[in-house]
Amino acid sequence: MTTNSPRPVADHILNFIGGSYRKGSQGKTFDNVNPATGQTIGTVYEASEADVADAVAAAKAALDGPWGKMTTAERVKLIVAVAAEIERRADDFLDAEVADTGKPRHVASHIDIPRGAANFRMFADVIATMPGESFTTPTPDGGQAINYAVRKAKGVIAVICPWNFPLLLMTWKVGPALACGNTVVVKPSEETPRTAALLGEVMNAVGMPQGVYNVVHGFGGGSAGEFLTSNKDVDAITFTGETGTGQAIMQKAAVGVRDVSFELGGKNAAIVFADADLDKAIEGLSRSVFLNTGQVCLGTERVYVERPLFDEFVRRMTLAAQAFKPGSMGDPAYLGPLSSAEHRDKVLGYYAKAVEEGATVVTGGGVPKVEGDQAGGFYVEPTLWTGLAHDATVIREEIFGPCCGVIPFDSEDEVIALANDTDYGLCATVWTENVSRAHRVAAAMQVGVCWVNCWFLRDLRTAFGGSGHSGIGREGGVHSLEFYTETANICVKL
Ligand SMILES: NC(=O)c1ccc[n+]([C@@H]2O[C@H](COP(=O)([O-])OP(=O)(O)OC[C@H]3O[C@@H](n4cnc5c(N)ncnc54)[C@H](O)[C@@H]3O)[C@@H](O)[C@H]2O)c1
Ligand SMILES: O=C/C=C/C=C(\O)C(=O)O
Repeated sequence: MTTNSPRPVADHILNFIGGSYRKGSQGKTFDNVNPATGQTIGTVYEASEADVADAVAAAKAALDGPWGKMTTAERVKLIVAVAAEIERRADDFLDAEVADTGKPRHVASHIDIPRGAANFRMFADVIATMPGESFTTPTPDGGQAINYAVRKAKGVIAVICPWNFPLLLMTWKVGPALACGNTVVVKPSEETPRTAALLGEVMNAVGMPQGVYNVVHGFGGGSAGEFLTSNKDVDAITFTGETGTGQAIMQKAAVGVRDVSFELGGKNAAIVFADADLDKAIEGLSRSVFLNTGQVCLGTERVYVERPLFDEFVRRMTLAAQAFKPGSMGDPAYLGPLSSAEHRDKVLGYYAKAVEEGATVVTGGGVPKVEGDQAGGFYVEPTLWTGLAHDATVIREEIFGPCCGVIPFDSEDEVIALANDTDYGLCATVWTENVSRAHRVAAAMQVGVCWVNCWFLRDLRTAFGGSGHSGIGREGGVHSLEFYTETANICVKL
């Protein structure tokens, strides 16, 4: 049985600048809280504007040092060594991630930490194997010219990350950034600083040149996040987080006309047709709704079920929800806490709103009774609603918790319109055994990713990202090169 009991982790979480750890120059600190217990377990040193400027300067200097002179093969070797060192220190990253997030160890050990290494390996492979572009061009004088493309590093990349999959989402950006020859300044979420800080030890251990990877801790506006996006020596900004935050960051990026890559919020729909394999749909959707306590941007918070299957689906999904045990840390069915007291209160606000708007609370809807040292944790009950209109607040707004509304539908056209009736466009799932309908409906979804009879099945070579309020750009495989490099064309008269 996996135990989730927290193991000793660092008391002090420092900034990592130019290859060295340091406290903030203004001596400001903030608490690091374990959401599973509500206890303060560490002190984080907040980077001042001067510290952030030092980190950007170190990143800029590294471009002109050994890193900027390395061949692709030399960079690839270092990046693969980073992946291997993450794997060698997997337990340390696991302890740090679980301490920061309170998530079940089996979630972090199967998803978060392995992806931390996989993201570096993926982009080492891409940059080592990607073909170049060239054309032989006939010229007016009857001769020829050759045109070929050259991809160059963009420079210093600001990497700003959220708290739900801290290592996964940070390395999903740092991996391609470094593979393409850039340097980075990472601003992890104030709620989950540990694994970004720990990665600094890995960078030093593999001999990554100083200044290639930097970490500054702090908050958003008026703190390290804004200091970073406002620094004119940052050449591009990649961000994962709330849509509203993305809008604020985009305003900063406009100064200096800097490129952005955004992975933002979502309100992802699941469509379950009457001919769906119900076992598959329940297995997939119980993960999509409750994994990581619902704190997954790709998760499902609204499920449309074809009317003949509706009652049976609700019955089975209720059993799935009730199988999760909030706060039972040693239990394989352990449902972890929400990321903070603030986020817990936000989710409970939506639980109350659902009832106000006429929801039938089929299961959950409140705070579970949790014993022992977890009594102070930020737990909520896994929750299922029926009886809600399509325009209900909890059906339209991103909640980011372990809950979903289930709504019946009667026709394919009707459900496509319902699923697409949102400002977001991140992902969707379609459950049907009818192959033609699967392809037809998946193509009709106005999203960046559509899964059919599965969820969160990730091939890292594929284009990943959202449209509308869910983001700008695509990352994954060669798609990441568009953001992390500048392409130049060279034409030579032969
Ligand atoms: N599309 C995706 O792939 C994806 C993945 C994970 C999370 N998310 C989204 O992230 C959100 C949850 O994460 P969160 O609460 O940490 O998001 P958030 O937007 O509150 O914070 C994300 C990061 O941005 C920083 N930040 C906040 N304001 C800033 C500012 N003005 N300037 C610079 N930095 C600023 C924060 O300190 C944090 O590091 C959800 O909306 C979720 O949908 C999206
Ligand atoms: O919570 C959002 C999870 C995002 C996952 C990825 O960005 C990925 O799988 O690459």
